[in-house]
Amino acid sequence: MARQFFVGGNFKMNGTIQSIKEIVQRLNDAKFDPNTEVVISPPSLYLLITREHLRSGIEVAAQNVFDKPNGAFTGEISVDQLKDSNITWTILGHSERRVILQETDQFIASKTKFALDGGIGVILCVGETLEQREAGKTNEVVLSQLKAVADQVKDWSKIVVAYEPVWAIGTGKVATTEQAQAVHAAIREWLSKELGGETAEKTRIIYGGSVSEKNCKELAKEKDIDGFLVGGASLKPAFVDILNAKQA
Ligand SMILES: O=C(CO)COP(=O)(O)O
Repeated sequence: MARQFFVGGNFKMNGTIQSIKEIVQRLNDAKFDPNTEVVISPPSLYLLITREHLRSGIEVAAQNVFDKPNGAFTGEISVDQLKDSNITWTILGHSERRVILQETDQFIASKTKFALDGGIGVILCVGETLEQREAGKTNEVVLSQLKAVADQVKDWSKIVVAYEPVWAIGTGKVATTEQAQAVHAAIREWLSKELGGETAEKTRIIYGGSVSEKNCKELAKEKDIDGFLVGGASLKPAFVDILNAKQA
């Protein structure tokens, strides 16, 4: 069974009301394969206007969500608040949060469980630093990040795994197709062992890290690359070309 191609746009802490409305308009007008699932993730302040202006069929993701139902958690957003605003996905475990905000594997796993239990899909980011890659620890790091989630979550039907090597994020240094495919294959093999063949077969594993309109088509040809999580290029007109990476 073919897995549906999935492209996420992670705006990170970028954009204004004006620029986000322009991006939304471009996506509303864009032609892309209706079988490609598209999800964009603006900063939390702009989730609502994005949802209001974006056409149906394109989903909106938060960049984070908290693992408590409500209460005295200044600065956090709850799963119920996302659902109340028709936000159906969240990114979790992004390396910028792991590294800069020191989020642990356990905290990310707890938030993943909380989001899924509440009915929100999770784009779960994993990836190694350059130092870890050079020490030959890529698979070990990535699989232990996933294991923390698998210890708490058995149903992965609403998880999309995003492999994002930290050294390739925002650096213009994209992983080679071979490097990306090798890690994606290792993730799929691990999913099969840990959670069974069906989960491994169905789970989308997408690549992130300096994806552009220039490199996306080659990457999309790889057997275990089921889409992309795009940072910088998701803010530009080139994002539409990336949505069409698979057909071309
Ligand atoms: O971190 C990323 C997406 O989550 C990738 O960012 P860039 O595409 O800007 O390298």
